[in-house]
Amino acid sequence: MENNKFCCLWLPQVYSVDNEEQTGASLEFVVPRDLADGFVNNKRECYKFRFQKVFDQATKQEEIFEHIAKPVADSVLAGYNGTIFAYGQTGSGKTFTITGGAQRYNDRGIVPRTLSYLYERFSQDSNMVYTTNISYLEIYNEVGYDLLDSRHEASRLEDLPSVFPFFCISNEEEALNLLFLGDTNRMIAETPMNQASTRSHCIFTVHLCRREPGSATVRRSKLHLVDLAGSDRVSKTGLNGQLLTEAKYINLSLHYLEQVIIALSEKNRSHIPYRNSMLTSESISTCRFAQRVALIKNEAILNEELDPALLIARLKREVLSLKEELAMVTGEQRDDQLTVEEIQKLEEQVKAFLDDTDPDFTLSLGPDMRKIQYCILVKMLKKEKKRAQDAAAQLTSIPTDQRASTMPLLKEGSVDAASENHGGRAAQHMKRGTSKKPFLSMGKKEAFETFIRDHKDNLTIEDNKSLLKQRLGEHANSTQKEPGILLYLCMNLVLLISPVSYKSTIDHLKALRTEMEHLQLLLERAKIKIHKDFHQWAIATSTISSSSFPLTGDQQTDADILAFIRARTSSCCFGSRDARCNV
Ligand SMILES: Nc1ncnc2c1ncn2[C@@H]1O[C@H](COP(=O)(O)OP(=O)(O)OP(=O)(O)O)[C@@H](O)[C@H]1O
Repeated sequence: MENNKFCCLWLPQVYSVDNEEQTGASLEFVVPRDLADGFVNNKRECYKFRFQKVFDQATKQEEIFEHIAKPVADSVLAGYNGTIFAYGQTGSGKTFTITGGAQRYNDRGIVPRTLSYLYERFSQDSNMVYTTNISYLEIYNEVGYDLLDSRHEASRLEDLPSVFPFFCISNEEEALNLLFLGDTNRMIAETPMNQASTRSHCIFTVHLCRREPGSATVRRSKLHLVDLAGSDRVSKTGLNGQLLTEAKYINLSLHYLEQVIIALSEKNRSHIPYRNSMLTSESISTCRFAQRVALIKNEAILNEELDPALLIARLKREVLSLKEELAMVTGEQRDDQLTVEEIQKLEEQVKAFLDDTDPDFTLSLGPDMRKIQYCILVKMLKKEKKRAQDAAAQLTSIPTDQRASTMPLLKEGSVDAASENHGGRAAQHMKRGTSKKPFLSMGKKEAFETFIRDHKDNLTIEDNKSLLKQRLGEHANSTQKEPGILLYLCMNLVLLISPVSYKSTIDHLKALRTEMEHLQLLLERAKIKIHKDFHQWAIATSTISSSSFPLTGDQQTDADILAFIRARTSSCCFGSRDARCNV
């Protein structure tokens, strides 16, 4: 019982209460002198006791919990041990107060209410990790029993293990189930004063462990909720047989308790006599007992300790970190490679870092150059990702009609955001490919290439291109086969070639040239259309500025297009050996 906060419930029978006193409450008994004792009778008639508070029969269970149990539970939550025990005559209501009545929900006693309160507090305090265990011990005729053990085997008190077995509990319901299980195992008998008298002392203990996540410091505390067996006055209640034996044991053990209480309430007592003689009185004796309990000024100690396993792990981490710091400061090169676990951990750190949208979130690797080097590339990636995100955010914040004018700012890295706003097939294509991994630094050229890949005219262009190349090859072959033609073509001399051969070659070359020009025209038309489509899409999605496309809607005649082709293909000379298609 060392380091406990005590709270004693005294359950009175005949009394007068004054709860109005400023310093607390008082309870007074007036016992008339028995005239049968003779005229000279110095027996005391009036007994007055002072308490912090006295509760009468009308007091509700909830009030008892609020005034008695809640403050003790709060202390236990803070890391101090606490004990609440009910002491009193048989039938005075100890079990009702501690466990509760079975009739109504409101009759539930201190134990279920305290469990409920503790679990409510756990759920409110997300900064701490709480674990609870429960034990339920019965002491009957000086023999101890584990009420939660289905075998219910007896042990002598001396033989009870110093660490009593307890059950790990994860919620209120489990705790209540254990309480009910234990209650059904209790020793109950009918006595002259109580039909269902509990003939034993029962100690319901909540073992609490509290720690901050990751911290090696733990606070362990215990809350004992004790329902003592009723103190019977053997001579007056006429007990015999088994009940008498029980009463003797009960009184003996209650006396142990009283002796301990007296010793604890006296200052400078070096020895606490846990076992001595018997306690036999009733109400007035109970009051004396309760008042002694109130005198106890125990020094409550915070039960804080370091979890050895966590402490060792923390110290190991510290040693490693210090070694790394030392190596960094002294310039010592670590030539050992990062282990697979270290690399895996680094990758996890890097992933968390990249996934975090907060730009201020840092990647802390410690003073290990190997780790820093491993992650340098990742930092660059993060920077790039941030740049793209900023551009996208800037774009979405600008109204659509204003986007073209802000284009220069958004040319690079904005394709992903731009494609979000584009409803066409090309945009869908881009979105499919880029919605998860944004295009980084993707310029206009790259955007255009992506765009035409999905354009319906692209296939025609590719076909025409290869046809054109084929014709160019034929053209070159023809000129190579006939040197005269080459001469003609270069110097405009025909006399060196036989007329038949010359004519068929010239006809063939002319046909080729016409076909090539036609193909070139088709190609350029398709290209211009693609350019225009891309242009429109790019303007709409702010990928490029409007000045980069020369032809307007009016300039679409064949002559315009041909002029455009000529300008674009000034190095191309049909009929020349060096002719190349500038597609
Ligand atoms: N405040 C109360 N309101 C209603 N009923 C009560 C109250 N206190 C006690 N009782 C009833 O009185 C009877 C005796 O109470 P209880 O068994 O709690 O006494 P006890 O002090 O534990 O006795 P024992 O020492 O013999 O075990 C029970 O039937 C209980 O329901």
